[in-house]
Amino acid sequence: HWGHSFGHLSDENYANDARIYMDYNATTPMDPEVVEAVTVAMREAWGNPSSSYLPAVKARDIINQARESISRMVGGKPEDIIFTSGGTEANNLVLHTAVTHFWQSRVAAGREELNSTHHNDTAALPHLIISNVEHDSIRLPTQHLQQEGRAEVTCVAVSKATGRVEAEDVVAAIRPNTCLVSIMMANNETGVVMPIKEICQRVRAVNKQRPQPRILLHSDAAQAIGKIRVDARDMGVDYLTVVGHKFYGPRAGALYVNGPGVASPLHPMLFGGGQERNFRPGTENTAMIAGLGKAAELVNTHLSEYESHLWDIRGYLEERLLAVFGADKIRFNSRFPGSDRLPNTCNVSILGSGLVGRRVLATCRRVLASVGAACHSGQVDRPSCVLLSCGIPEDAARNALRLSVGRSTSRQDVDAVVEDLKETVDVLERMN
Ligand SMILES: Cc1ncc(COP(=O)(O)O)c(C=O)c1O
Ligand SMILES: O=C(O)CC[SeH]
Repeated sequence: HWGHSFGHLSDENYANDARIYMDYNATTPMDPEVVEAVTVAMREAWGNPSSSYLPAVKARDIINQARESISRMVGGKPEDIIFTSGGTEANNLVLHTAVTHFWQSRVAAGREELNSTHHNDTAALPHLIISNVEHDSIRLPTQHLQQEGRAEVTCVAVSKATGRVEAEDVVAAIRPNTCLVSIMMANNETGVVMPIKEICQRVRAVNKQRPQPRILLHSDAAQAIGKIRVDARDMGVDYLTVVGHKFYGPRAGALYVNGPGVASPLHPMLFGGGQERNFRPGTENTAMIAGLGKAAELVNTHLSEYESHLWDIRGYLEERLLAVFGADKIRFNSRFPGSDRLPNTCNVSILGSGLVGRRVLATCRRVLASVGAACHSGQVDRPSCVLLSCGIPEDAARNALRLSVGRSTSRQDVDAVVEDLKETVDVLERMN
């Protein structure tokens, strides 16, 4: 299987390309058609898209086509798409926009002079609402803004019964100075899908009843795109984050903005040569944008096929885990009655002392997976905060494995992974 072979890496851990990749929520390989699109753009569309000669025209055409494919993938219009370097930049751009929007709303309301100095009046700070299970590219910038005294932040806790952020809890957190609600569309560790449409409906109703500032609505759709249907307009978000390397695209991203600078504010973090209508200047990364557009095109064409394959393979994985380990030995951490979840994510704990997730994965001969977010892989001594926030018992959270399947994962791969896990658990339990 092309998608998860690591045979080309020299490290002895990867020399044996019988390794089986089960960490598609961390990142995905580029689809061969995406690699081709990137290569062709590098070779034939190297011109500066702002120039007038042929290579530039070709570059502009590629960028415009990519913009159209991405807009179709997320249910928007081409002019709603702003290219970024990735999801982290897109998320930070939303937070920067919301803070700026807050201050501009206050000036517009005549409640503050433009050069006001009492920005540190806590009653007048922008208030941001996020969930307590957001990715670090939302969690840490909001934490930074709070520590710098530039914003107030409420982290709404997910329900321990549903694993979701509930709309009523978001609405209950709204204050007069709230200017942004940002809730991820699906969690990268549990795969639980959040009720974004309901949250947006409830917050929009609050917006209708109150003066400025309008509460802006954002969802980080990094983990949802390419796995389930994502329709920004139907959900009612003002902003939606797109992350290429989660849906077999390149390490590039985009921000969907419902009418940037018109229906929805968008304030640049960077200033420069005017690209992206001055919302995100810098000479366009044509090759990466070409790849992002091709990845979006593939989703537009094949999403239902992808989704049904992921459901089938993840279902088979959980069926085999149950058959091999038995109900008393494992705990499925992604299953919350009544909550939707991504079709590819299986967060599972193999119960028992000495079966800490990191130790199990380090002992496995073939499985390449994770115990949680890749950007938390350095946290060797404690269970995932996300799982604990979802009410997963600490002993189970400590033993959690995040298995996320992909488009090329086969039932044969699943059999091999479950066998590897069983052999590993037997070895570790004999050692105890
Ligand atoms: C939910 C989520 N949001 C944002 C990001 C950040 O995207 P990027 O790695 O492109 O900065 C990731 C993955 O890395 C993610 O899983
Ligand atoms: O691994 C993940 O969940 C995404 C990158 Se931090």
